[in-house]
Amino acid sequence: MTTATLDAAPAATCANPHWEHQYLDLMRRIWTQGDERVDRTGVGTRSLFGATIRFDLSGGAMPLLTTKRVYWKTATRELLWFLTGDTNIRALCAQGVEIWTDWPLDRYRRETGEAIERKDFSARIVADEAFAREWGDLGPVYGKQWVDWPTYEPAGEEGLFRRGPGVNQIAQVLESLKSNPGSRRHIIEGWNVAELPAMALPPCHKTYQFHVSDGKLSCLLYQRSCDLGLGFAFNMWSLALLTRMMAQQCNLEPGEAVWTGGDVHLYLNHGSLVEEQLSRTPSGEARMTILRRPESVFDYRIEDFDVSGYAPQGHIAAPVAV
Ligand SMILES: Nc1nc(=O)c2c([nH]1)NC[C@@H]1CN(c3ccc(C(=O)N[C@@H](CCC(=O)O)C(=O)O)cc3)CN21
Ligand SMILES: O=c1ccn([C@H]2C[C@H](O)[C@@H](COP(=O)(O)O)O2)c(=O)[nH]1
Repeated sequence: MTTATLDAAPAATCANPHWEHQYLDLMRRIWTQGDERVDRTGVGTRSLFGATIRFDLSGGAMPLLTTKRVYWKTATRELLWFLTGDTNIRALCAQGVEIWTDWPLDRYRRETGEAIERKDFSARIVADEAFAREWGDLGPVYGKQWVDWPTYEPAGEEGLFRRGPGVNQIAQVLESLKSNPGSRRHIIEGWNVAELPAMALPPCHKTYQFHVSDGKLSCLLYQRSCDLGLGFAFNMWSLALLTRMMAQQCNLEPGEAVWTGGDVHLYLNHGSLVEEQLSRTPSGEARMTILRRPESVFDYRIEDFDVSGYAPQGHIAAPVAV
C-alpha cells in the first residue's frame, strides 16, 4: 500500500463532523435495519449487535447530546451516588432523581398489590427510613461492586467462610494508574456473577478499562445492553465524567472516551423520539470545568461541575421499559 493510500481520508466523511453524527447514524441504522424482537420487558426492540462511538475529551469537551436536552445533573448525581457505594434509591429520590424508582416501585406493587403512584412511593422512600430499607434497595448493583466487591476467606473448619474486606476497585485502579500507568489491567468490573441474582437489574455499563498514553487518560466502556433512546445519553456522559474525575485525581490530561455496545437497541415505543431526533441537526459543543480538585475521587459534589456552551434542542420525553 502506498503512503498516499494510507493517508487518504475515508470516502464520504467531511473534514470534521460533529461527534453526535455517530449516535444519529447508529440510531438510523438500528431503526431501519435492526432485528425486531421481543425483549425481556415485553415492549419489543429493534436491535443491532456491536457498535463503537469515540469522543475526544481534550479542551474540556464533553459528549452531551445536542439533538435533545439531556439532564446531565441527573446523570452526574447518579454517578456520584455509585461512588458512595450506596444501592438504595433513597439518596437519589431525596435529590429529585427518579431514574431508578420504577424498579423498586414495580416490586412493591407486585408484592403488596397496592396501586401506589410513583410520586407517593418516592416521597415515602424519602420520609420513612425503615420503608426505604425494606423497599428501596436495588441489591448489590454498581456502587456496591465498584467500591466494595465482596470477598470471602476460609474460617476455621473446612467449608466455612467469613466475609473478607471488600475490594474498592475505584481506589485500586487510581493507585495502579499512578504507580503503573502502562498496565493493561486498569479495569472496573460490575459483573459479579455470583451476585447477579440479587440485583434488581444486572449491570449494563459493566466494564470500564482505563489507558494512559502520552500523559492522557482514556477510558473504554463495554456496555452489554443499551437503550439508545434513553440510557445512552446518560451512559456516555457518565463515562466521560468518570474519566475526567479519574484524570484529575492522577494528574493526567483527559484523552478519549470510547463507548462500545453489545446489544444496542431502540424500544418500539420510542418511534416518535427517533423520528424527532433524526430530523434535528447537532450543533455546538458542551464543555465542562471541574471547579475544584477534591482530596479524593470520593469527595466530588454536584457543585464542582460547571457546564458551558450547552444549547441543546428541546427535551424529548420517552417511556422507560421496566
Ligand atoms: N429500559 C431501560 N432503559 C434505561 O436506560 C435504563 C433501564 N431500563 N434500567 C436501569 C437504568 C435506569 N436508567 C434510566 C432510567 C430512566 C431515564 C429517563 O427517564 N430519562 C429521561 C428523564 C431524565 C430525568 O428525569 O431527569 C430522559 O429524557 O433522559 C434515564 C435512564 C438507565 N437505565
Ligand atoms: O445504564 C443503563 C442501564 C440500563 N440500560 C437499559 C438497557 C436495556 O434496555 C435495559 C436493561 O435490560 P436487560 O434485559 O437487563 O438488558 O436497560 C441502559 O441503556 N443503560
